[in-house]
Amino acid sequence: MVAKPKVLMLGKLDHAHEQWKAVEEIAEVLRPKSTNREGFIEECKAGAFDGAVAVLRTFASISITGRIDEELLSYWPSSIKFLCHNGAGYDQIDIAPCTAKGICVSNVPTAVNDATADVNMFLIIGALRNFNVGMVALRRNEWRGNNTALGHDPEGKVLGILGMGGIGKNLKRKAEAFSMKVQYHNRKRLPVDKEDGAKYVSFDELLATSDVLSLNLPLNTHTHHIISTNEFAKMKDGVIIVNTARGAVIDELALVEALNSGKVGSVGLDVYEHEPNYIHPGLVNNPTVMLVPHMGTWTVETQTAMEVWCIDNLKQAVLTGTLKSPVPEQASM
Ligand SMILES: O=CC(=O)O
Repeated sequence: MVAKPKVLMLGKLDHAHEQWKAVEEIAEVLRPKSTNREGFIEECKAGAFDGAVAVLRTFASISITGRIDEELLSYWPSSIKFLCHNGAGYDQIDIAPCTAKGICVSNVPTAVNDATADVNMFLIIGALRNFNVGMVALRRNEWRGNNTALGHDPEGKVLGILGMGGIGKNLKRKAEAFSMKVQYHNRKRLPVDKEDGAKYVSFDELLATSDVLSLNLPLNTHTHHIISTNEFAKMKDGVIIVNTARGAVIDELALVEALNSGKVGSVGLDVYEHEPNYIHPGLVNNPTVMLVPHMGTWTVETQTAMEVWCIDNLKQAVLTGTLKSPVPEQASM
């Protein structure tokens, strides 16, 4: 009997059970026994994953392996040629050393767009309307609280989207339903037929003219702390900042300072620079800000669609030696 190809499973899937069964029919699934990076590396050294051709990893599996970086990859068997990440953002993976080792990486792009843009819109409305102050007061039995400031309507406000990818475009559509005016900045302007009519502005113009600034760009070496003290100084007084991308695209300390000084009027965050262990007290203790604990894709429908998409990548890798959605850095690999 011909042996099945081996795949390594890092983390666990909770929804796409039928699709996973189909993987088990075509592949032998290996799983680490260890629960930390040290133990995982020992298992690699002992040859526990030798022969595996592809890896499926979840966002939470960082607790088992730590970052997928050059050091970790140096212990992976040379048989591994594919790494399928279950998530849109793949900042837990260093792509350059994967490329150097000939490992093709995929992510889950479009499946996350609607759910993430929904949370984005929720944060925009909540921050504009000052809802958190009222919600906190009500739960303290203080009805709306004392001197709770009036909010602002989204209608007619300028929404600046930094990072007009799949989520940014989805957000644009939703924000326009609330009569917001949308402008965007990307490092490279989109072809006009891909802009959906959004106005393209320079980075500085986006900062200077947006009433609400939404961060919708991936975290990488170019975008780390792309918004910090200098950038806040260029913004309108009372600007609203919303982030559903990754915490570290904003310098969180500078954000708290800008909030405390009144430069930033309010904030809506789903992601934090040092999540999940540390959220700056200047955010947690400020009732005017809207804070959600990274729930952008936290729906049954979206989590299921993400798992199915990721499994499709894994199956395609095993059966055809290709990926359905390679990460952009490796598009030509
Ligand atoms: O944060 C969620 C994702 O990257 O998919």
